[in-house]
Amino acid sequence: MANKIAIFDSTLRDGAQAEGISFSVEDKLKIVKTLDEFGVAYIEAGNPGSNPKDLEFFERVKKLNLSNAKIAAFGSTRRRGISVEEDSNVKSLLSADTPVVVIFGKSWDFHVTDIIKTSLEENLEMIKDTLRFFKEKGKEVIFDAEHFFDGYKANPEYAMAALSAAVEGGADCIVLCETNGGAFPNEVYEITKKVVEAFEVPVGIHPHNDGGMAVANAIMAVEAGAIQVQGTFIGFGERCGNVNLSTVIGNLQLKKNFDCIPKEQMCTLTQTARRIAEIANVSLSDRMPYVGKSAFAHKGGMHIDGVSKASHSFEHINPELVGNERRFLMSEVAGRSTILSKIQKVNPNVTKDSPETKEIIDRLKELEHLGYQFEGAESTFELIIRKQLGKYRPFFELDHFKIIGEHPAGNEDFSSSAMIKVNVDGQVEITAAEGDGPVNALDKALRKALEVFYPALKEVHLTDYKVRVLDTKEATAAKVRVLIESTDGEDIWTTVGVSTDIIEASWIALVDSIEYKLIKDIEKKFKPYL
Ligand SMILES: CC(=O)SCCNC(=O)CCNC(=O)[C@H](O)C(C)(C)COP(=O)(O)OP(=O)(O)OC[C@H]1O[C@@H](n2cnc3c(N)ncnc32)[C@H](O)[C@@H]1OP(=O)(O)O
Ligand SMILES: CC(=O)C(=O)O
Repeated sequence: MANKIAIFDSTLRDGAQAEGISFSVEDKLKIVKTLDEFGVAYIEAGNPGSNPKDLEFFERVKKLNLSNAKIAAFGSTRRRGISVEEDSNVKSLLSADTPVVVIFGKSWDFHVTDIIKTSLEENLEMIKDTLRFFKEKGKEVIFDAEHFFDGYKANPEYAMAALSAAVEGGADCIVLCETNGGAFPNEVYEITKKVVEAFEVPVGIHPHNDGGMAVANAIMAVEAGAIQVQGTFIGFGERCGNVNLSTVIGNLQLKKNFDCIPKEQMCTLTQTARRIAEIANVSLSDRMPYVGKSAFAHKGGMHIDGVSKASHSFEHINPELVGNERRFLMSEVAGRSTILSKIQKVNPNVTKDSPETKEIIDRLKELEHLGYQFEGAESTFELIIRKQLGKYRPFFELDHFKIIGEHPAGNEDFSSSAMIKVNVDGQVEITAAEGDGPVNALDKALRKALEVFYPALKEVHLTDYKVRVLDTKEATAAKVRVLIESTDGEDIWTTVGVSTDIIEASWIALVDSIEYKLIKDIEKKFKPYL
């Protein structure tokens, strides 16, 4: 069995057929560079016969100096009833001037007679002479046999005849497309094996995910002898998507010992997936195998205890192998092992059996019951630990604040204003600020007042503000949870507040954000704080 698998990425072609995806030429060029650096063998970059954007892209991509990937252009066999030379799609494909051309053609008899409406014989001629045309032009030619598995199940002789026509036309690789995405792994294995045994040219697989089987189908085709896997890096594509290559690469390279990409690139798998998601403007599912944010996030107390003792107790691989990271999540299902490292950051002498550890975990569970969630708000949790361990003193006292909202806004930029009075070590400061909402106004007024005493707060600004209604049955009397993300240009931290009043919940999270920043700065300079 071959040990080398050619990874063929179609994010820019089949991926662009996904609902909600549209790439600019610049996006496409960035994705090409990302995939090339990562080390895929082929990048199917578009349909030159489809739109002017793809034509412009193919002009510009020629100027990139790629190290690993070959660029492929994609298009169909010639249309029925005309010669290859007359076919406008063929002409566009040629003008794309790529080293590799992928021609898709029909291998299911029903599609030939009922969709492209031609004779079974003519379809074979269309395949053969389109491929021969591109071979004569010196191209590497890949034949994508559309609906191969459904076609084989309906009429195996005809499906095999379509492949034979491609081989006669000079195909360098015949790719079996699981176009409708409904086949099962055992079918894919058996049919692929028959093809591998019948032909000498290399065989590839192109699975879709309509039945949730795409990764399994790709792996089974490889087990049966396929040496090329076509998919999209993070799985998006027509309907439910194409096979997710980041999962396929993880499985084949780390579990089955196939060479898919250069070994040293494996630790950039996560970074590559996240970069592609960012360029495509989609959010990568947290639960995506290998590369998702939660792929190595442990929440159950017993799991965290197990992983702390031996990482493979609840991890299928070491996350570092794919550039991901292990995370322990704070929650009501945590145990003492979960929080110990956080506690020891504040006081290294506390152990798993210290009474303080139990007190802190009880407080955590009590607060989660009230609606707090610390998974995404570890800075507030650190402040709770400090309070429980007596390693905390307030940086200011609030006398009062007042917020005025205007509707309709008198001023185009600001719809609210806030006045605040605070006391720092007996010194009183009163300030006011305007904002484009009550929380924004309150945040500005608070920081303006405190900057007098703590100038480092000038560097801080909020980068995210999320509100979640916790008890929807209670309508406007429901509790809300506010999550605030802050940055000082160096670090990012998140804090949380819960109340039935959105201003109160925001205030709690704002105060935590400021106190966390001030403690962080003190610890950096004079370690430890208190
Ligand atoms: C499984 C896959 O993913 S295959 C790729 C699918 N991708 C796309 O369709 C995206 C790019 N497509 C496009 O931009 C357009 O469909 C174009 C420019 C290629 C063609 O547009 P149009 O000429 O307006 O045709 P339209 O899309 O309406 O219909 C498809 C035509 O292609 C023909 N066709 C479809 N597959 C094949 C094939 N393998 N070989 C030859 N002709 C084919 C159909 O018979 C139909 O022609 P007809 O109307 O004469 O019967
Ligand atoms: C060619 C292709 O994209 C498919 O058959 O799914």
